[in-house]
Amino acid sequence: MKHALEVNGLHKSFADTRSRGPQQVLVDVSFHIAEGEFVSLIGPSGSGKTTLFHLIGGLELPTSGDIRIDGRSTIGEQGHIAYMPQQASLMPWLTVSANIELALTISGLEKRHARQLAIEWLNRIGLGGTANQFPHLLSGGMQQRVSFLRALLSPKPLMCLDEPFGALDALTRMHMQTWLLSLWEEAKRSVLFVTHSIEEALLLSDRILVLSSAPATIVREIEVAFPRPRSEALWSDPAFVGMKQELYGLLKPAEARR
Ligand SMILES: Nc1ncnc2c1ncn2[C@@H]1O[C@H](COP(=O)(O)OP(=O)(O)OP(=O)(O)O)[C@@H](O)[C@H]1O
Repeated sequence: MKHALEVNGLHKSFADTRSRGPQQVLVDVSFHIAEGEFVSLIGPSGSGKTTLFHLIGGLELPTSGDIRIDGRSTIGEQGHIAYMPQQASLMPWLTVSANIELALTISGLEKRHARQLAIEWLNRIGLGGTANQFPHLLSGGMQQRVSFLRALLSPKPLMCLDEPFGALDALTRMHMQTWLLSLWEEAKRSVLFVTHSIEEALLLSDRILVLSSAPATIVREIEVAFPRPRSEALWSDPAFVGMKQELYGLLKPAEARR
């Protein structure tokens, strides 16, 4: 079966300027994302999550191993993923709609179709009134919605979301999680989602991959079998609380476990 993403035996080292040997960041990382699957990656700070995204996005080359997107090896190639960073990174000199349109036309969509699609979806998510505004007039949460829409509409086989809600306050973050969930459940794109939040990973994902501290490898893969559609009501479900504790135990620093 063709997967949206396959990562096989990935190793990544960086030259360490302080010591003489290389610094190993990722060691033998292997996993896959099936078409339409939502997979979260969770791990301690500095374990190599962003490095993994840079490898998948073709910004860095692995030391060894293979990365296949949509069945084809894409090592060092850019342009195969829709990427959403932690900060919305909308272009300030373009209107909200033009920000989305640009991403779509770069992906090969005809200009008029890109405009129609951007307006249609901005209306669907209640931001139709902002189409001709510049991004700085929007709140942080609204900017992240536009950024997510830009990634969602890009015709790429895989969406990579790098802690997209990390910079938002707790309440906005909760609203964004349920908003993203409802939109994703409708569109069913293949997603790799990086987060530091255990609750967020459990609420959103079909599977969670747990990275160890550096040099990082995948130490656990957890199926999250809660039925969809999901809502924040899940947070008090005893099974949810049990999984949360299990994940917390896995991610606790070694010294805190003693
Ligand atoms: N270009 C680079 N050159 C040298 N070392 C690097 C480079 N990029 C990342 N590293 C190192 O790789 C390790 C992993 O960094 P990375 O940013 O991938 O971790 P992370 O899990 O995303 O961290 P966080 O959760 O804090 O965002 C760190 O020790 C970092 O210093």
